Amino acid sequence: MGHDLELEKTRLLSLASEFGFRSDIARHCLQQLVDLYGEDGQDFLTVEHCGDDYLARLADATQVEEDWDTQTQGMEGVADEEWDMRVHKNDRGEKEEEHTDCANDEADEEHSAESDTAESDTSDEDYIDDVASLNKAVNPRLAAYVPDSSESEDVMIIEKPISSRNRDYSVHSITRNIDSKRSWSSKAAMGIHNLNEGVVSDDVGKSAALSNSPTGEKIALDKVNSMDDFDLANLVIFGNQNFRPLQRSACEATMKGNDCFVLMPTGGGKSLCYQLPAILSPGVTVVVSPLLSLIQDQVLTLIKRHDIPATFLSSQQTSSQSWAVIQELRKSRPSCKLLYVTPEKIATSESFQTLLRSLQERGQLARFVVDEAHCVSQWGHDFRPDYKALGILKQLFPTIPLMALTATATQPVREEIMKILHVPRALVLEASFDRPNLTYEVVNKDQDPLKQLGQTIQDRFKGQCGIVYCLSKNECTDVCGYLNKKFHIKAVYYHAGLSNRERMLVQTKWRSNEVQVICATIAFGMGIDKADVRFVIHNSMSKAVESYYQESGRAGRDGMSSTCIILYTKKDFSRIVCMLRASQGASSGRFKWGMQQARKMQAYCAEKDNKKTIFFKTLPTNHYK
Ligand SMILES: Nc1ncnc2c1ncn2[C@@H]1O[C@H](COP(=O)(O)OP(=O)(O)OP(=O)(O)O)[C@@H](O)[C@H]1O
Ligand SMILES: [Mg+2]
Repeated sequence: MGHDLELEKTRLLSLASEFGFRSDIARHCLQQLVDLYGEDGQDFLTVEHCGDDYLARLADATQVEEDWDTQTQGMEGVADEEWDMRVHKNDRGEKEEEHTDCANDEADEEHSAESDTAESDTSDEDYIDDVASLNKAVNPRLAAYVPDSSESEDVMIIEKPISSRNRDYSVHSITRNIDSKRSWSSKAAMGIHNLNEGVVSDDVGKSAALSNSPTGEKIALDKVNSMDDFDLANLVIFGNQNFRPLQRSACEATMKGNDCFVLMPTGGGKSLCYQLPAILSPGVTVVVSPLLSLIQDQVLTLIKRHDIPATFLSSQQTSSQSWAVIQELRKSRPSCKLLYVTPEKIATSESFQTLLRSLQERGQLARFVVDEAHCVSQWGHDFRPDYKALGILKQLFPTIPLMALTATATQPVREEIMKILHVPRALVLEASFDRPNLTYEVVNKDQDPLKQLGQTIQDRFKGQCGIVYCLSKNECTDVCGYLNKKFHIKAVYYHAGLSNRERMLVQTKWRSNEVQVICATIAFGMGIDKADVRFVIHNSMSKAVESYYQESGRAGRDGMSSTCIILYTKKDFSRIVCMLRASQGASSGRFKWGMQQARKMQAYCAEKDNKKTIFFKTLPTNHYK
């Protein structure tokens, strides 16, 4: 049957309409294609042949006033050469003037998150303390272990590091040898202290009160004595009564020196799989993490909640801050158990690789961890070019065990991760991706979507903590301003245009429940761990199913039931096409690949029944095969 040009033109126009593009723009772009293909090219005028090209033209023709926030790539990249230089300068004893980040202060004013929250009673000065104390909390703990009297009271210092007492770090030996007369300032040590009191007194009937277990419940002494180091560390340091699926196997495997690839659901507890072994092994565990917000989250939690000496190196620190960390790492036995770095640091910093080599020569390099490992794959939804360079770790340090972890990796992405990281025979540990405590809904947007959003939060999630995801920076600020002004919902906004200091301020406000809602782009996503997020609402749909799994996975990390809603309209899909076009270009394979992922997401949203039960029950598990 001959080529039915009119039919094909109709199919292309309905593709444009299905994707939410305006009909006048659809007709105009179709005419462009017809002229371009001409008489002899008409056979190729089909959705199959030129659908993506047609969509790219529609995106180009759509006047977009949006400021896309596609990724936070390279946030650290360029500055690392500068970081190297600073380190060398310090090496040569040339003390650099301490950079102050007050230079950012003026720039921060215009973005100040405070301007978007309802009558914030916390002045900016208070938050400078927070930012300053993040670095103080991180560095003095390492740089000057025994606190000097001038140490400001607001930073808690462990009176004596657990490590300085017990070389082998076995938790049993820690509890047995702790001299119960010492008064400990840190909570976890108090936990051990109480535990130890019980153990030392040998009064079998007596149970140990765990100061850091949330409910303070008591643990029978014979149960404690039957525990091995893994269980004891999990209980005493992390306050967990037991391990979640696969956590213990992952801890044991890496302690035996195996390379491991851990696949667990969002909120599944992947961090414990490397944090617990880190405190049980001699030396430093180096953790590669893609985002500064994620590093901040984990380092603060380790130090403030678990009293574990952890720190980070990033080109966002002042030279004296990073210098303090380097000095500590150069000691014969560094006190730091976890060192967080961004992938750029590994890939671009010669002096950092030298530092790693020196740690290894002193037997102080315990393992490498690549968290959010899906960023390695360019066909993953959060590709980070510098992650591809992480293969250097096994090339330079083939005997040092490496652990890769992710919550989202299809089979091809998995294979690519193991290939790029050079761990082809890694032990693969995979748990179910299902999140039974999360309910997923898709609701069609009505004629006043912002009001619909505000009303939903007010009616269904009053006073509960949540995230509203937006596609672009200006959508973030618009939604945030609207919620504050029209619904008096305390909200802040977070996107890649904020300075690192502002991100910390906004994240701290939301984490401390000072504000109820954070309006964020995908710059706020991976691994952010706040236990009581009761709702994640997408004011605009995600660009891919895996992205949606990550973003919605911020909800319900305490296991309590929580709700994930997409407010959907076809128009938003055309915005996704424009965003893909803007970030990846029409000709590249990545645009076509991006369109495939977006189509899957659109198919999920457009499915007739609006009320979704469990997103991942409906999503075929082979999606991850
Ligand atoms: N064995 C456990 N018992 C109780 N709570 C746990 C346990 N392991 C981890 N958690 C808690 O679960 C929450 C999520 O842990 P974590 O951030 O490590 O998840 P994740 O798998 O890294 O998630 P994501 O994929 O989002 O990064 C944290 O608050 C953590 O304290
Ligand atoms: Mg994580």
